[in-house]
Amino acid sequence: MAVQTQLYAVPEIEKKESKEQNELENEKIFETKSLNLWYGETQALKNIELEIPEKSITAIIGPSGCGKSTFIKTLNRMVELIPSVQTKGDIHYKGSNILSNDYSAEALRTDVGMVFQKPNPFPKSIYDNVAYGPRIHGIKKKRILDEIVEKSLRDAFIWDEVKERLKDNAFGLSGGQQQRLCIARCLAIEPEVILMDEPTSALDPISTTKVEELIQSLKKQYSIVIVTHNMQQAARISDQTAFFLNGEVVEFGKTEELFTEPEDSRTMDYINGRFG
Ligand SMILES: Nc1ncnc2c1ncn2[C@@H]1O[C@H](COP(=O)(O)OP(=O)(O)OP(=O)(O)O)[C@@H](O)[C@H]1O
Repeated sequence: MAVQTQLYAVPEIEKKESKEQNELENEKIFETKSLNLWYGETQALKNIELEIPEKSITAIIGPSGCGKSTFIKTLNRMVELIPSVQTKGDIHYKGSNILSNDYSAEALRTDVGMVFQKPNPFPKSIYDNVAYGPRIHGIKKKRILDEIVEKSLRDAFIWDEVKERLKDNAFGLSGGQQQRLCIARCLAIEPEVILMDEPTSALDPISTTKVEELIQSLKKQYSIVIVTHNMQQAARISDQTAFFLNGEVVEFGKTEELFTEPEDSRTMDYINGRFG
């Protein structure tokens, strides 16, 4: 059956000759092995085997309830805060199994930051939102905090909009500005990985574009895993995409290939809007 191509704005790429050349190129930052997860009796993740490359954008797509959010919340062990959760298997982060008993969840969450669907600034000033994490990590000197706050806000593409109002309450910002502030807050603790759970789904199109541009600029320095319902967004900004269905990974590969020449008929049906 002919694949319905170019539904999504996939950048032009040179056709590569062999499958080997198409392997994901960057070093892996996460590797999951036989990862299974249950909420009580309900199994939400089934034998997930994924290698997530560093300094690139990995999109997680799939229909509602397929386990996307659960999966990314395993990567910083946030999911274990839910009492009924039981996890089996391994998740290697830079070579260490983060599911082993002696791995510190606190240290992990410093390295692996998270941005949520709804912007969630603290009820504090713009400055104090960004300085919050560094202060918790013991940084007290105003000059150093000032530097961190400015750099984080610049890197989050929001400095020019807020530099004159750093003492104002963050709730006075627009939704899109609040989301970029939350990203700045995440950058201030110098993570290696940023997990994003539908970070633009509550935003208008202009704010969405700004956040997408920001995400793309961040991949030079950070490894990003983004859950999105928006397939155009996955096609526009990600380097590789995993398609989840009923708690399983159906297909994982380079984004342009997954969206133009999917190997599995279920991926093709999903990206062509036949279900989900
Ligand atoms: N706290 C919880 N307690 C019990 N079951 C849960 C809990 N959170 C999620 N689930 C179940 O686990 C499965 C996967 O849910 P998850 O939220 O990871 O899916 P999702 O793909 O992110 O969905 P959506 O796109 O709608 O956000 C679903 O069956 C869901 O009902």
